[in-house]
Amino acid sequence: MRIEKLDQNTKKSLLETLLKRSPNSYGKYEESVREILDTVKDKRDQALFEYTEKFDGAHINADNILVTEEEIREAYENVDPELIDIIRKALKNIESYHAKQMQYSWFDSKPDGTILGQKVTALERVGVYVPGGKAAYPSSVLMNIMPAKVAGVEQIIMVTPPGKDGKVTPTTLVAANEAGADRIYKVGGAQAIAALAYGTESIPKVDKIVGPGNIYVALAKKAVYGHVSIDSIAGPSEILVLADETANPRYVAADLLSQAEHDELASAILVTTSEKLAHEVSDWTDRFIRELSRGEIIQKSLDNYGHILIADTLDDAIDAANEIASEHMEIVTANPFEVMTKIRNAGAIFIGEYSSEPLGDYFAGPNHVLPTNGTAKFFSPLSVDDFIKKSSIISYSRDALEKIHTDIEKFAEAEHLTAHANSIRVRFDGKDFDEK
Ligand SMILES: NC(=O)c1ccc[n+]([C@@H]2O[C@H](COP(=O)([O-])OP(=O)(O)OC[C@H]3O[C@@H](n4cnc5c(N)ncnc54)[C@H](O)[C@@H]3O)[C@@H](O)[C@H]2O)c1
Ligand SMILES: N[C@H](CO)Cc1c[nH]c[nH+]1
Ligand SMILES: [Zn+2]
Repeated sequence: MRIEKLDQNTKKSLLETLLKRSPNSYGKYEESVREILDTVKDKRDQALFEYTEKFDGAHINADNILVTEEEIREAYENVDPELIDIIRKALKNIESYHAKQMQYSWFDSKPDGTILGQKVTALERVGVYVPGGKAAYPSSVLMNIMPAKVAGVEQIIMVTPPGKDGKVTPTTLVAANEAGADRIYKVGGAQAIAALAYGTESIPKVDKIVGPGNIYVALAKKAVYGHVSIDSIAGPSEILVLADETANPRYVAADLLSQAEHDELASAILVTTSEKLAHEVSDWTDRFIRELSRGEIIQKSLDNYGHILIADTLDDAIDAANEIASEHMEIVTANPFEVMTKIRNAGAIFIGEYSSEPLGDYFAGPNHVLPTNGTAKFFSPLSVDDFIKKSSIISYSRDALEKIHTDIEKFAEAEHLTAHANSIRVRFDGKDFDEK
């Protein structure tokens, strides 16, 4: 990995390089995504069948697009029972973490008869996109479905591309069934997003679409936003390790590679105050790459987006980390909790040398769908909040309204909205009974 001194120039050029990985920098795909969306809107199911044949090489029709109970039973027979147990244990942790995020309706009443409040309602029907192109991610199935389940969403519709044999990976099906998907459709890419956004003969229109995917999926989600809601646009994975001389270089190197493994566009950055650690981590990454099965992808990702920056002070390192606003941040310093209080921007913060990133990807409970590409400056992890909405509650008694009715009338007249003023005034002008 390249080792550089952290200064204004290296920071600026790193930020520019990282931005190139954003789905916003892939405008050239927008035209083909637009065409797919329009075709599905127009030709509905027929378009889904044709695109699935073209992009996934699978024959899908009205009779087999929906995963059957028989297929789910078959999937259970093909997954290692130990893995099913692990999925269940992970689900328990994910469920109990997300249960703490629940928001409840509240009502505030005063003696004069005023009641104000906020009614929390779960979304009725949501669509969950599960990637299935290059690799299957059953852990992402759990992370996307469980918060919707905890929120109380009535119907969870999952879509995922089939393999050439027209089937969905058994582990994905088991994870979906364990997490509580109501229906699973075998369709992926931009065409699946279009189906969820507009509805087809087979697939019902949803209120919100969540879930990661490749560039076609990301751009399609962006294009249908407004027609339906979406979660954030999750780009390629990122890790930033903030470490001082107390960190174990072998652990740090292993953690950096864990995210570089996802994608050639993934980024892995170490910011450290220790020159010695910088060189040791670099040596360990070289050793690990030779032993790991996805070494080629890791090497490409590190060549493009792997950086080790040496900072003069811990405060400089923290400033850089806040500017980069990484999806995942590990803090491995002498006082990691103190450092954590100075971190403003990160999707998930892993504290101490035993909190390695994959702990969060699979098991601890917090969601692994996190803001990427610097969007941790304003976005949060996927959560129960994504699956609820709120309605304001207003109830005034006659006495309560009488005390303030002239204020409202005056305010409305100042906006020249006399019908507004009138709708308050008629209740107090004494004409209720004589002018029917
Ligand atoms: N952030 C997260 O939590 C997280 C989790 C899992 C996966 N991911 C990311 O999701 C992505 C998954 O990508 P993937 O490709 O493996 O699966 P995918 O399911 O997102 O995409 C496959 C679909 O892409 C479409 N497609 C392929 N080539 C096309 C073309 N030329 N024109 C139009 N459409 C085309 C096809 O319809 C195919 O079904 C990866 O980048 C991975 O890193 C992120
Ligand atoms: N680290 C990924 C999000 O950036 C999520 C994931 C799924 N499986 C393993 N990792
Ligand atoms: Zn991961």
